[in-house]
Amino acid sequence: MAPYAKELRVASLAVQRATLLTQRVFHEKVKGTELKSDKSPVTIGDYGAQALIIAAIRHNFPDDAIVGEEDSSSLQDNTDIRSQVWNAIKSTRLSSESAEKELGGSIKNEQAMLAAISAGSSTGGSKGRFWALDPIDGTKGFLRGGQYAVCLALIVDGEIEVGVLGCPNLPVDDQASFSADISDAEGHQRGVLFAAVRGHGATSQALSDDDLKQPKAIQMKSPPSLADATFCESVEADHSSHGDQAAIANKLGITKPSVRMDSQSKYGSIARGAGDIYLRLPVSQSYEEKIWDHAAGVLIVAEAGGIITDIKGKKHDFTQGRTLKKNKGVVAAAKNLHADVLKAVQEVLDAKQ
Ligand SMILES: Nc1ncnc2c1ncn2[C@@H]1O[C@H](COP(=O)(O)OS(=O)(=O)O)[C@@H](OP(=O)(O)O)[C@H]1O
Ligand SMILES: [Mg+2]
Ligand SMILES: [Mg+2]
Ligand SMILES: [Mg+2]
Repeated sequence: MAPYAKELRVASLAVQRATLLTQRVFHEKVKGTELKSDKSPVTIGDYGAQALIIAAIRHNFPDDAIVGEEDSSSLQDNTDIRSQVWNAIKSTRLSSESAEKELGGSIKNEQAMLAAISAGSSTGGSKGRFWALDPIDGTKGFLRGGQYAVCLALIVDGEIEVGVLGCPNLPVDDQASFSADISDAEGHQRGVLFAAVRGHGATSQALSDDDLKQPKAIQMKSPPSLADATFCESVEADHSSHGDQAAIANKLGITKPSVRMDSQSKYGSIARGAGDIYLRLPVSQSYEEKIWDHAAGVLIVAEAGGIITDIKGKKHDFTQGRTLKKNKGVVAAAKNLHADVLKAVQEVLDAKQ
């Protein structure tokens, strides 16, 4: 059996099930967005997806630790939000009975739901197995009907071994034009699941496939020259520096406008050759990137043949706890472009000193 086959299967089904919940929450316009202490939003969708995914992991891998973005503290006394999360969870099941059974079936009650959400509190680290979980990455994108991703990765002794990204609003077709705009995907079936196991390549397949047994290999594209390259970046200007990124693109002779897209959809998109470069230059010196915002995407891009480093050219270090405190930013590109892109990043940053 291929390494981590069970982990890949459980992670893929768990992410698929969570996207059923997030899509339902979006389409039914379930209200109940809160602001966290850092003023970032958290929704019924974030809590519900975290509970469903953790329940599936604990059923299959009871000894594994989980580093999840959300915690249940604000649900303990907010009964209104809590019951909305519970209603969303109760009515979410995979259509395949056997797949639902593989995940351990439904969560038993509200207490079990709160316990599952709270089980994402591991501090991670350099030893043993843990899962990094972002139940909705790009929550702002999710709220505005843009791109978002349900992200899950398994890290073993500091190495990312398995990565899965569910992107309900990206086209299934790997050849579809690269755009964050959902209306551009009209005529295209939407909802794609990206996955990778270290050393075994990266794949994509339709999220709607009941049994998820149709993965197709994906590959980064290598454009003949930098001038032909397309780069992508965050939508939110406080998450990465649009100004520095524009200066880098300019230096590289890139003429096409950037594609602004929320979430790890950026990693999935470049991994399948829809774009060529992802730049995430820090805005603030103090912000530490979170491991769940990168783990799955970094493995998927690497396994599709790309190179991903921080702005200094260092590999991201997932052994440092819940954040990537030893790294700043992200520079991801096809193998033949990465060295030139990194050089331009450093020239732009040095010129600011
Ligand atoms: N200051 C700052 N700098 C860098 N990154 C930050 C910052 N603040 C938040 N975040 C994290 O960004 C996650 C969203 O990812 P993106 O930036 O790729 O998408 S977006 O366009 O901004 O939505 C977002 O993930 P979610 O909270 O899961 O949506 C945040 O964890
Ligand atoms: Mg968040
Ligand atoms: Mg995130
Ligand atoms: Mg999130």
